[in-house]
Amino acid sequence: MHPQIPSVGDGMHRMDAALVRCDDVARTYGSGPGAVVAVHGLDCDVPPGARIAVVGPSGSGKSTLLHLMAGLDRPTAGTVSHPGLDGADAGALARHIGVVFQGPSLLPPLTVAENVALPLRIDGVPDTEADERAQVALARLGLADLVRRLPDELSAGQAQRVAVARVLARGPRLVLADEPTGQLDRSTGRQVLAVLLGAARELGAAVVVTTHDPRIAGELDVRWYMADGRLIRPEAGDGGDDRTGHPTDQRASGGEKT
Ligand SMILES: Nc1ncnc2c1ncn2[C@@H]1O[C@H](COP(=O)(O)OP(=O)(O)OP(=O)(O)O)[C@@H](O)[C@H]1O
Repeated sequence: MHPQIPSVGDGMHRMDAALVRCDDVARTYGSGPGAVVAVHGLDCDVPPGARIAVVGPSGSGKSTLLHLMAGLDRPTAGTVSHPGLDGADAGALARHIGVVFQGPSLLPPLTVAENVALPLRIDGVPDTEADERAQVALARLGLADLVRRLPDELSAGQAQRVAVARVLARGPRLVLADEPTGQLDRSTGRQVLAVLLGAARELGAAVVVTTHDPRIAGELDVRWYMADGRLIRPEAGDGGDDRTGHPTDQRASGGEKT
């Protein structure tokens, strides 16, 4: 563990409390006859260190759930809380929760190193420390040789690894990744996921990944299935395979392996 990247154990949070807790959460887009209920009746916990895949067909509500967990969106009913993180304000959530999107969204005029250091500088980290932390994160993702490249000079897989490094450099306790391999071929996608999971483990960060791909889901410890905006928890003994499981009224917890 590099001393310059904050790790689990920093701060005053309760070490065993859920990083995210959803209680009877719903999110409806719009109103009236055209309203879309994207998620509903959703109860779940993400404990520290959990590695969870959220699997489901297109439109089942995976991204909506992830955005709600990240605090990027608010539920229209129910509560999303972060009992295991310091404070509940937007600044605390941004510090502790890193979000990886499907596309890397790197800033074209900045080098790889500058892209990774930028959020740290915005956080108020002194320039030298921000640069060092960026270098460490990039090395952890196997990108040490590419630090001076511009985003246009990277392959899709390399660019997505830079996006992962940018998130991990801030030392999040929870990484929420929304189809992080969705724009990559299968082999590159698996490589990106492997480095993401390895680096998150080194940091002690929990990971939640949405995916359509059962093979990607198979790389995580726990699988949650979504259908029509509902979270479906496989029954105990499902063995963590790729079946869709059966609805139950139990709270989904990333602490229980499926
Ligand atoms: N901003 C929005 N306005 C209206 N409806 C929306 C909005 N965002 C999502 N939806 C709808 O909410 C439902 C859930 O969408 P969501 O993006 O969460 O699903 P998803 O499982 O992540 O899908 P995909 O795998 O295709 O990304 C879908 O019916 C979608 O059309």
